[in-house]
Amino acid sequence: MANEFPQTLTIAGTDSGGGAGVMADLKTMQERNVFGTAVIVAVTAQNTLGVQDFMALPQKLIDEQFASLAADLKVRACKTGMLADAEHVHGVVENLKRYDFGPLTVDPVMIAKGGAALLADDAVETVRNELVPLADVLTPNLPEAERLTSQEITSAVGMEQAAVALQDLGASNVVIKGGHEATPDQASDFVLLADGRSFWLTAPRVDTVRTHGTGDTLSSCITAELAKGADFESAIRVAKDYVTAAIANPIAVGHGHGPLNHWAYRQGGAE
Ligand SMILES: Nc1ncnc2c1ncn2[C@@H]1O[C@H](COP(=O)(O)OP(=O)(O)O)[C@@H](O)[C@H]1O
Ligand SMILES: Cc1ncc(COP(=O)(O)O)c(N)n1
Repeated sequence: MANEFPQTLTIAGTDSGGGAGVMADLKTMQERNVFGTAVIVAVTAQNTLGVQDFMALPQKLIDEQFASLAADLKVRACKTGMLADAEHVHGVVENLKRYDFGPLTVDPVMIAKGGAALLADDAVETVRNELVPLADVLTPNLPEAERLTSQEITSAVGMEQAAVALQDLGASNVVIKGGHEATPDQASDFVLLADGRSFWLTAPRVDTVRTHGTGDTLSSCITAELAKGADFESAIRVAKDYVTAAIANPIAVGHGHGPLNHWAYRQGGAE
């Protein structure tokens, strides 16, 4: 049906603290006026201080969530986040090949801000070989780009080279996020589009520890925009503006790496 409301899907882990993972994704999707659905791959016991525990769900239950969605909804764009281990990465890939959920944004989540591993070490190869080639948009942060390319990134040129290497692995559009970069005044991300065009997206770096879920927020906003029919460049540009506003207008929640203000963009940025 042509006039179905835009529906999106996040395939990821939960965050009991509400700031990252599926929770950040659904809040972002809601704010961007699309209908959000979720396939839960793992459940974390988590707050702004860290990840206390997590468990991945049985693959059969994950397969059933995909089947439930495919049987009823019309998902126009989807994303992946925390996938836990190689077996689950592979299981998700199988489902992504089985069903058409529109353009896929892959956020190759590996380590949480607090330092906890959300992806088993030996799963990086499965992400590289099986998931990255399916990505219409790939959004690694710097440590993730380093792991996927097996190259150290120490400069802007290094980020540009990593984006090319990731396209060579099969990702169509690549966004290398510079949130972890040591630059004091700018948060700069490098974008390499499928057609070879490239550009930098730069925003003032906010001096804050409230950056829990920044990557999830960026990738789910890209997904929301794609579901509404945006082209890749516009979707990525809107997402950068959205996450910048969400970081720049903090809310006080928790005692550690606090969550973002997902309302900020709607409110024009300012409180
Ligand atoms: N302190 C900050 N100020 C402004 N933008 C930031 C800050 N930290 C991260 N960002 C931006 O948030 C987005 C997510 O980046 P990053 O934090 O690297 O992702 P991840 O959560 O996957 O580690 C990027 O657009 C990045 O530039
Ligand atoms: C379930 C889940 N998914 C993703 C992240 C990464 O978010 P961040 O890097 O901001 O901690 C997280 N902490 N928890």
